[in-house]
Amino acid sequence: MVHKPKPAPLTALAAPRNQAAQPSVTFSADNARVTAELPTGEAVEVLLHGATVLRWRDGAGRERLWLSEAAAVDGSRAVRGGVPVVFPVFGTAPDHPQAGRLPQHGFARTSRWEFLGKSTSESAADLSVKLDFGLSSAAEGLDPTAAPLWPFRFNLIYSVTLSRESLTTSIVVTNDDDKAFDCQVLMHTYLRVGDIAAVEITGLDGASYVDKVDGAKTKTESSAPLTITGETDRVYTPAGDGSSPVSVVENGKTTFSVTRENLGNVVVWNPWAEKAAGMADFAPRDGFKNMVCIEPGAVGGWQSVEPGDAFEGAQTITLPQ
Ligand SMILES: O=P(O)(O)OC[C@H]1O[C@@H](O)[C@H](O)[C@@H](O)[C@@H]1O
Repeated sequence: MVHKPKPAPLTALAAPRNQAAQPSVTFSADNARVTAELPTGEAVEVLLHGATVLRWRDGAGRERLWLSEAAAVDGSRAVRGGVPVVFPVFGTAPDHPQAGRLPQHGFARTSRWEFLGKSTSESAADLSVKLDFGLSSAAEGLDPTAAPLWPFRFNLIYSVTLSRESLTTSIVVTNDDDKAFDCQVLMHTYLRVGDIAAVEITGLDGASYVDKVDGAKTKTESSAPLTITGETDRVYTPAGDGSSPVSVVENGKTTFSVTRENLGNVVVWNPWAEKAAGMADFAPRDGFKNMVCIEPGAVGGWQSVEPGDAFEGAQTITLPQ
């Protein structure tokens, strides 16, 4: 007969009173999603398909990202909303010798990434949790249709860090091949807003941009904050190193401040009514009034990554307190 060990008394299992509560990390029953939550209520949920951040909840319980009610979260296509990862091409590049056959926005957002682990900050005063995800050319989860169109050995590490007042996403692209490759990287962040009519975007004044809804003409942003009053699709090259934020201001109050590391471009996108109506996975139809994409990326040209080298970039979205 097997003797079960006597259960330890509950008092012995309880955390010492002075030990601060720690972030929790849990998986959905089907292992398709991982959620990290701080003891103060902030939470982030990441779908392994695309390593797509689906939800980001602040300490007051508000969702801060826009996620389409019709988004596919079953791995059948890229997610409409949250933070899809764009790699190795932004849009399409039919004339590029290496990336020319890739589908729009590449294959990172349509591949199943692996969860590599979590780490938490030591400091109880500044508690944060980081989730790491990986995708490589050898991964089982690589999108089987897109991957052969970009035949390089590579390794991606994508990290999502949640703190009380910010969300950081960062990527490291390593070239494991014996030849150089060109790539583009972008974090396609759908920020949730209350009413697009009340939104101004600051931090782009004087920046040069390519206007994708006006024949890809190169223009210069004025000094006034940007407002969104129709379909908007612009690739900005803001001056500076990314430490001065691009901010979303709603009804005169800053609601998001986005800073960047080594991501020289910022795409501002809102499909507006007609384009949204043409997207089967965009719901509700007037959802364009509640979102604006502020997408930090390295997409103005190509990042040439030599064998053994890596490209790194990051965005931090801060919620002003
Ligand atoms: O529909 P997709 O592939 O997710 O792309 C959405 C938009 O993504 C933006 O980043 C592009 O600048 C737009 O041109 C594009 O329409």
